[in-house]
Order: sequence, then C-alpha cells, then structure tokens
Amino acid sequence: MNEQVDVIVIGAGPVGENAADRAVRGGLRTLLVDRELFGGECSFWACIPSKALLRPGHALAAARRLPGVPVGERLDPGPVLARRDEFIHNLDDTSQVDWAKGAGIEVARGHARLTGEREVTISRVGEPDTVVTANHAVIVCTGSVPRAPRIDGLDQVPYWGSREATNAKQVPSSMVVLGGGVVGVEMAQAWSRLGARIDLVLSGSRPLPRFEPFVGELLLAAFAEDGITVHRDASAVAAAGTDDGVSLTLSDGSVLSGERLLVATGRRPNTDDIGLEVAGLSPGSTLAVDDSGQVEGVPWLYAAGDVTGRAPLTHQGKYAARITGDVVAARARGESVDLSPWSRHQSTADHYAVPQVVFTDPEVGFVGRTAEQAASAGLNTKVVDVDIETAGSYLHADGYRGKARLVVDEDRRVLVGVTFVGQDVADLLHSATIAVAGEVPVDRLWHAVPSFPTISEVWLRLLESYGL
Ligand SMILES: Cc1cc2nc3c(=O)[nH]c(=O)nc-3n(C[C@H](O)[C@H](O)[C@H](O)COP(=O)(O)OP(=O)(O)OC[C@H]3O[C@@H](n4cnc5c(N)ncnc54)[C@H](O)[C@@H]3O)c2cc1C
Ligand SMILES: NC(=O)c1ccc[n+]([C@@H]2O[C@H](COP(=O)([O-])OP(=O)(O)OC[C@H]3O[C@@H](n4cnc5c(N)ncnc54)[C@H](O)[C@@H]3O)[C@@H](O)[C@H]2O)c1
Repeated sequence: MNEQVDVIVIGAGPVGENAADRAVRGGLRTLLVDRELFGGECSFWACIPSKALLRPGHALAAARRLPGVPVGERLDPGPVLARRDEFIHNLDDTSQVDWAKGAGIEVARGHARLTGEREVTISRVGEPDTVVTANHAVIVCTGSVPRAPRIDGLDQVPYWGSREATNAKQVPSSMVVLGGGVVGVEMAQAWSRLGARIDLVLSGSRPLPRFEPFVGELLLAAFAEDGITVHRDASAVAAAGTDDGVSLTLSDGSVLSGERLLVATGRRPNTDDIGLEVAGLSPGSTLAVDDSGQVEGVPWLYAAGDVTGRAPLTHQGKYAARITGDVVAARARGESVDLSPWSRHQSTADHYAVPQVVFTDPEVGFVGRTAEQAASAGLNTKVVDVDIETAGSYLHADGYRGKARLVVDEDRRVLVGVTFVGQDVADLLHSATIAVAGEVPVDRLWHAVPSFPTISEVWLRLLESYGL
C-alpha cells in the first residue's frame, strides 16, 4: 500500500505528539506512527508512573513533619500501586490515540523506517508493509533507550531497567540500585518508602553529580534518614544470580545482594533501526539538529526530543517539538523562518534555560547553568547561597531544611543559573526559569515581591545576600 501525506512523524511519545499537533495546526496533513504505545516512554514507563510512586511517600513524610496530623506507620503499597496503574491506564493508549485523532492527526501503528528521501516504510508483523511519502518533511521523535554498563555476568541476570522499576506489580523486599542519576535517586527513594531495603551504588562521591554539589549532599542526608544504604566511589565489576535474587560485586570485593537489581546508568538515542543510512547517517548515532530542529545536512529530515541528545526531558522535548512543527509548517507554506535567537522558530532556551525538577524528598529544582558550568563558559559570575529559612518554610514543615543558589552574570547583572533544594520547591522553579529565560536584570527582580508567608520569600533572602 502506498500513501502520501505532508509530514510523517515517527514516534508518538510526548514529543512526537506535539510535533504532529503543531504541523496539523499549521495546515499540514500529518501522519503519526508508533510501534508501541501512543504517549511513549513518559506516559507509561517513565515520568508518570515514577511520580505516582513517589508522591504518597512524600505526602506521608510531609504529614509526619506536622504535629497533630494523624498518620499511619507506613504506606499501604496496594492502593499506591493501583493508583499508579490508573495513571498509566493499565498500559492502554486508547485515550491518547483518540486525542491524536481528535486533533486531526492521522495515526498508524508499526515500526517505521526511512527507506528513501521523505519516504517511510511501516512494518507490522503479519501484515504487508505500508510505504508513505511525505510532501515536505519527516520528523524523527523516537526517544531513547537505556544504556547498560559492561559488567561481567550482567547480561546473564534478569536485572530491571526503568520500565520494570516504574511498572513493578509488587514491592521487592530488597533492591540494589546501580547509578545515582535521576532515575536511580527517584526510584531508590520511591521503593524505599514503599518498604524495600535499598543499596544505592554511586560511581562518584555523591548522587546527581551534574547538579550543584550541595544537591547531592542534601540528598545523602535524606537517604540516611530513609535508611537507604549508599555506596560511594564504587565500581561494580560482576553480577550474578542467587537463590533469591541478584548479587553485585564491587571492585573492593564487597558483595551486595537483593531480590532485584535496578540498572539506572543512563540512556542513549534510539536510532539503531530507523533507516538512518538513507540520510547518510550512522545507525545508533545521535540526531544532531540545529535550533529549528532540522537534522544537520539533511534538509527534509527533522528531529526533536531525546533522540537529539539535547535536553532529555519531556517538557524540553515538547518545546523543541512545538518549534519544529511550526518551522516545518512555515516552510511548507513557503514562509520565511526567523532564525534569530529567541525567535518562535528557534529552541534557544535549550542552550541557556533548561529547567529540571528531581522529584525526591527534598525536591530539587534547577535551571540554567551551575556555578561550575558558568565559570567554564567564561562568564564573570557571582554565586549567592542561602538556606531556605522563611516564615513560609517554617510554617510549611517543622524542621524545614533547604538551600538555594543564584549564579549571577555580573557583566549583564542577570541570572544564569538557579537551584532550589527542599520540600515542595518544584513549583518554585518556574519563577527562576522566567528570570533566566527572560534575562530579567537583578535590579528589576528586586521589584518582584514574593508573597508573605511563602517559601518563595527565599527570593528576597537571595537578592539581599547578593547585595541589594
Ligand atoms: C524513569 C524515568 C522517569 C522520567 N521522569 C521524567 C520527569 O519526571 N520529567 C521529565 O521531564 N522527564 C522525565 N524522564 C525523561 C522523559 O521520559 C523523556 O525525556 C521523554 O519520554 C522523551 O520523549 P520522546 O517523545 O522524545 O521519547 P519517548 O517518550 O521515548 O517516545 C518515543 C516513541 O517513539 C516510538 N518509536 C521508537 N522507534 C520507533 C520506530 N522505529 N517506529 C515507530 N515508533 C517508534 C516509541 O515506541 C515511543 O513511543 C524520565 C525518564 C525515565 C526513564
Ligand atoms: N525528574 C526528571 O526530570 C527525570 C527523572 C528520571 C529520568 N529523567 C531523565 O532520564 C534520563 C535517564 O536518567 P538516568 O538516571 O538513567 O541517567 P543519568 O545520565 O541522569 O544518570 C546516570 C548515572 O549513572 C552513573 N553511572 C554510569 N555508569 C555507571 C556505573 N557503571 N556504575 C555506577 N554508576 C554509573 C552516572 O555517573 C550517572 O550519574 C536522564 O536524561 C534524566 O534527565 C528525568
């Protein structure tokens, strides 16, 4: 069967859905293809189930910090896991397919591969291939896949990746977590608070090494209170099956064992089998794009999201998708595209203002550059640190503990990085994202008065410490 549309989007994760939506809004006939579930990794095996697993433990911990709130001893895992299953619709993507159709997007299920210039072949087991040609462009949004380290015996044991860790039907009695990145810390705390004994193995001295150093230090303190055992500066050398689970041997000879082993050591772009050769690119490589989303050197090919290796986060991928969909639609209409930084056709924020929340307790919110990144970029910076101690934080929880940092570009007197760590700081982050993306001068920020009594009064403490 041969078909023709204006645009083909490969991959219906959050990023592909947004790229297709914008292309349709731009007047283009758009086909969105997925080989698994519409909604992608984020909806079913990543962001949504992981946050559903974390939230009840945080609510219980928050209640314990307030006298007079009646709380039980521990979480009841059954309802927690059932609520997680509701959020992932028991792995049924009907509502997401219906959304796409309602938005005017044409949908197809199957494995899509590039087989020619602007040509995609969709394969489904037991059915003839469908060849679809795009009049204007193909947008690749195939996401990423886990990357496992080379460890003797690892390929012989049934270890968990993030899919198994977010979708597990029972609480394991014990779990060894390898990797202290975002997946490692979120899943270690979620399952610990659901009752599992956790060993967390870090290759460095602290978790979340890409964040400001105090982030990892505060998480280590919280993990100690949770009873999570952290193994720092550790190197895993061998994995093996045991009678009741899996063991992991570290280079110092110690052996950790658990009912489960979670390997959370990062992800790589999902491009092994999408026909990149057709575009003169190597299978498995990152799809490097310019700020309009166009794959370098291939005018008809665009990409967005994890597959581009830019900012592997749902919200940032969706931002790139909105821009890429608009660019493809504008070019299809013969309109010029504004390539200047911060135009609506350029994902400039990817370079300066990527926000990320890590949903641990304490939460972590970070946008822009760390002090170290800003210094290595040659900026003349001033770094301001304060403890989060405001009337709002005192009221929010007894013993509230948190820290905040501003990184100020002194030559322009604008913020280039902000970090908050503390209970319930996630929603505070957007104020910082606006300040960084908007390049709001610190002297004008002085006039953005935080409400009393809120945690956001930390902004006042930060600006006073800066010298205002
Ligand atoms: C455990 C975990 C928790 C996370 N939590 C958060 C969070 O809280 N916040 C956040 O911002 N980010 C989070 N992330 C990151 C987030 O999941 C990704 O950044 C996001 O899913 C990327 O979206 P995407 O659309 O690029 O890719 P994906 O969501 O991976 O979607 C890609 C889609 O492409 C399809 N596909 C792939 N190849 C083909 C093919 N050849 N043909 C047809 N279809 C194909 C796949 O089936 C999939 O549906 C988390 C990640 C993990 C692992
Ligand atoms: N809340 C969120 O925004 C959120 C939550 C989960 C995941 N994500 C995204 O998903 C992606 C994948 O997350 P991730 O945690 O798998 O990757 P990551 O790159 O964030 O962290 C991987 C960690 O594993 C460590 N590591 C690598 N090899 C190791 C080894 N052999 N032994 C011990 N440690 C080792 C690395 O030093 C790193 O700290 C990230 O891009 C992340 O931003 C985001």
